[in-house]
Amino acid sequence: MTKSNRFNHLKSSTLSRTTSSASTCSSSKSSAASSTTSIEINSGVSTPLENVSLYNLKQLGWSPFFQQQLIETQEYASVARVSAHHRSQYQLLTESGESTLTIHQNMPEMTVGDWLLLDSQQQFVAVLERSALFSRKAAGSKVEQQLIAANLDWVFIVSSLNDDFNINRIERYLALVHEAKVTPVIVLTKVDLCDDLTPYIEALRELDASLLIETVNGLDEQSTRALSSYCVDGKTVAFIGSSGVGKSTLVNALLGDTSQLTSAIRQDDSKGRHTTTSRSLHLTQSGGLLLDTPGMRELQLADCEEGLNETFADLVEYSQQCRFIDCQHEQEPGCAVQAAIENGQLTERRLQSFQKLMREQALNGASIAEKRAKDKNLSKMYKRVQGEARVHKRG
Ligand SMILES: Nc1nc2c(ncn2[C@@H]2O[C@H](COP(=O)(O)OP(=O)(O)OP(=O)(O)O)[C@@H](O)[C@H]2O)c(=O)[nH]1
Ligand SMILES: [Zn+2]
Repeated sequence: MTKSNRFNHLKSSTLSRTTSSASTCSSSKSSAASSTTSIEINSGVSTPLENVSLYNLKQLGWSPFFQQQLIETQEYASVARVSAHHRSQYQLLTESGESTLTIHQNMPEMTVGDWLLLDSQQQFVAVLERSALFSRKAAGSKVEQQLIAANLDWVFIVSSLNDDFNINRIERYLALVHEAKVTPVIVLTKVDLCDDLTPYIEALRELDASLLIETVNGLDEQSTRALSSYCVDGKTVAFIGSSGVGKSTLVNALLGDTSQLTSAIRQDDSKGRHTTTSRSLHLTQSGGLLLDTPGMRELQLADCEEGLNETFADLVEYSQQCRFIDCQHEQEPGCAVQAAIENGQLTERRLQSFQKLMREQALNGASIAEKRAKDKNLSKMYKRVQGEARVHKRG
């Protein structure tokens, strides 16, 4: 198959469907949640779940953003999406079902949600540019960046409507989500236990008047339907929030009874084991995808300046009017931030939160940069020593 043939092949099965996948926030939001138990396969015909063994790419999250990358891409035969990352292999979702890809040293690091190009032997060709990426500082003594999740459309920042609700924590999550270039949705759970929503909504509006906010009772199917409407048309969502706020409850509500779907796509690997058990990317009942990895639940703030600036856009705008370019917004004359606080346009809390989070990300980020610099120096040293050894040998 020539390159253009391949392109046309993908075009015929996906491009016609991708035009609507670039739906805006509002259209996604208003689209009704589908509760049917059938999904569409390549032919465009609705098929009962138990018969499904193929997906179309749009169901897996394919969009014009990825499609346009194919035009300038090298040889490939098919595309696949990473659905799980194991020690020695990636699990993939493809148009023809589920498969695995053995990890080799010469492959770039990839993560759940990534789109890959494969050759006719199902071998790795390239990873496509990501529309969004979550990464974090690796745990323990290592201070390297780990990839957590790629190509998400929405992140639900979950908080319950009780003592857990903490506006500073929500700001921290917002910075992370903005940094990853994903649209956040604030999901307030346990609405059934809350008498008055007003103070919560007001506090959130103070952060950003245009924030998307959903209030749900995770235990009530009717109530969680509002969330299903984000989870349509191959849109990929993930959850973040502290323990006990109701994330698992919502995950279960969104996935619904997908046991049929799981069994339909279950495949045996070369050793006869089922390969669906530890998948991190799940197809939801409403036609979207849910990305659930432990890493998403342990996100740290590092190298996150852009995300913070976006989260605190109002404050940043005031600060640009300060008399001194390096104003610390403390006692300086002509400080527009302090003036905004005095006028009631900004809260002191928000300034403190911004400064605290900026310090935190700088500290975490610096250690990563330092580690990189150290690694560089170390490898230079090794090269020098090896070079010297070689010269010594020859001599
Ligand atoms: N009343 C009420 N209870 C809820 C709601 N959502 C979750 N719960 C309950 O809250 C408890 C914690 O919910 P989980 O879904 O396990 O919370 P989680 O965020 O997944 O917690 P971790 O697994 O520790 O991260 C469970 O007992 C749920 O039944 C809700 O909207 N209303
Ligand atoms: Zn200032």
